[in-house]
Amino acid sequence: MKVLDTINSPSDLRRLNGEELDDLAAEVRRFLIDAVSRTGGHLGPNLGVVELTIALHRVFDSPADPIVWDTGHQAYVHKLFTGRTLAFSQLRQEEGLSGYPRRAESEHDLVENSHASTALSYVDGMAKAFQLKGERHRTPVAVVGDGALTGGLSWEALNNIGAGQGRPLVVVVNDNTRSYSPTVGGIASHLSVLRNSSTTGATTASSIFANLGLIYLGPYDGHDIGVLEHALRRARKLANQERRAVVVHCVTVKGRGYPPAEADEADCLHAVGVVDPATGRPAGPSSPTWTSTFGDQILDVAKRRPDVVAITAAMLRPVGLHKFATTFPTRVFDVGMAEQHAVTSAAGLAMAGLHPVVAIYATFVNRAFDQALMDVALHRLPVTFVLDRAGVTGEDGPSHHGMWDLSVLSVLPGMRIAAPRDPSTLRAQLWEAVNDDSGPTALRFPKANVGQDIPAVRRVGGIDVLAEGTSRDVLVVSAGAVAADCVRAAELLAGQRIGVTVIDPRWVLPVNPAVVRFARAHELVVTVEDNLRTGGVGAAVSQALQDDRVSTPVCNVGLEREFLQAGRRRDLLANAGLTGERLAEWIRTEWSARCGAVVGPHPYSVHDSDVEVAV
Ligand SMILES: Cc1ncc(C[n+]2csc(CCOP(=O)(O)OP(=O)(O)O)c2C)c(N)n1
Ligand SMILES: CC(=O)[C@@H](O)[C@H](O)COP(=O)(O)O
Ligand SMILES: [Mg+2]
Repeated sequence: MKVLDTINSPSDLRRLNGEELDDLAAEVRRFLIDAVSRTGGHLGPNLGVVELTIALHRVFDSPADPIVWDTGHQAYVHKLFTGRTLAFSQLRQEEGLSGYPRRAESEHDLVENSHASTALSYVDGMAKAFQLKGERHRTPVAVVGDGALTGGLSWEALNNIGAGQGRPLVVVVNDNTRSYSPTVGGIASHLSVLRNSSTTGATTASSIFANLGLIYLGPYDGHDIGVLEHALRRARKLANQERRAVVVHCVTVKGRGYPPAEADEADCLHAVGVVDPATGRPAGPSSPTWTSTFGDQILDVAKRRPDVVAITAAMLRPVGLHKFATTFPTRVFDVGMAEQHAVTSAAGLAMAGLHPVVAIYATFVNRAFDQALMDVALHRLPVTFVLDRAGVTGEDGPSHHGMWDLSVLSVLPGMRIAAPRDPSTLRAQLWEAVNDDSGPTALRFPKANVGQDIPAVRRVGGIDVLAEGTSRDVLVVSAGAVAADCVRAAELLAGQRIGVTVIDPRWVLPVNPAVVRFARAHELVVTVEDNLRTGGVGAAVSQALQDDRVSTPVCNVGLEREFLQAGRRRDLLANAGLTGERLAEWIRTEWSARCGAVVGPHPYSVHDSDVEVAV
């Protein structure tokens, strides 16, 4: 009988002896490598917290003592100890086990948001609630990575926690010196001083934590269960005696116990797809992605434009800036997991005469909305945002789908947003963006292989016509990477005698007036976007038609205003009606309902003269 098989709840951990605990740690590592190599997921981070999670659940009484995992990508071991071992075969799959804590899965799970640097704020709030409710026996615990400590929200929380007299809580700093790549900045340097204090003799009383009013304990070997338990018990006791926060600084190794992860200089196998467990390498062939296409093109831009610089928020390789950084190391800035600082420092770079490119995942630009609005757009600064993972991403679930960027950024005065449809358009539009010094620009593209180029039949008024119906029945306005599906839908509908013209505005927001003129010449307009239907391209097109008193009805196809759970991107897109077949089916239904019976081809077709007159 394996030890792991006997663990169904944290209380089962507390009856194990030292030898059984070591056996359990070894079994958990073998389980993680086997399970995650089959499904994909966060392998490196979870291998690094095996002993820490054992010790946490032996010392603290979850959920009475709530344990909050910052970012949540390192909670697999926590899930193994809270009754979900069997569900790992469905990790990160639709209707399966979430790759992050999920409240519906367990009473031990609290925070589902995988946006970093929030755990300290949560536990500050919890500690205040326990104090007000007189629940003195409950001690909230935040597990925060060294990377998550580089996010500004962490320090807003520490500022409050440091003043939290009468509010016991424990902060576990999981210091493995890495975010994806090595953690950067003054905080990383300070943690290094603290890590080495036991050998250098530097006093930890001067730690930033102690200076903020927290009790600092450490550093401790994050892989020695006995040491960790002793430290956590001491911290819990001190926090409740002194009625204030205690920091436990644990030094861990990302990917611990799995040589392919420990040796992976890129990111210690931070997030993997399906891999060969023997090597940690991808099991299948890799194809060019939107990210790699961007990464090659930004390097080409950098070679020809010395004023172009780039910024990443601790995701140099995931956003494709590593080639730029290798070639021009002084012109790429990793600011840590600090998207707000990334954007406002970009404003500073632009004010000083450079053209910054801020490369971040679409979902994380939400965090820097005010900086984009008030620091970049208000000053009409030439900052280019490159938003990777825009739209449905897939297995990372609700807080990783990049489904809000078009809606969020559409309200910025002067912001121009491009949604490239294929690799050639991406390359061209990146140049158009960095050549535009009139104000902020943004490009957005999905987490997907980049596919083939989709040629335009012709370009009219800055708009690419991708398909033309034999009659002016339906106008499809395609935003970005959904173009292939829109063209496919037009092909299917042509066979049902419904004429569909597909246009790609390229720069999708604000709405090109030529779109309105195309709409005027059709019976029905359908907008298609891998973004919220609320406030996205469709909403803007509807608004533009109303403003121009064009009565052509508009239907918006996109994502509903709800949180999308995890699943394969193609399945989630199909569920949202964002595939060629589903679009054709939907358009046919709308056409029949709004425009009467399906009619034959009109006596004329849409030619330049028609549209140019209209346009
Ligand atoms: C606001 C935000 N920015 C970026 C990310 C992407 N991201 C996920 S995990 C991670 C690195 C986390 O480093 P750390 O906190 O040290 O945890 P570790 O993986 O080392 O355990 C990053 C950059 C995120 N989840 N949230
Ligand atoms: C937890 C986190 O935010 C990242 O690790 C994310 O899971 C990576 O997503 P990609 O795999 O799409 O790069
Ligand atoms: Mg780390």
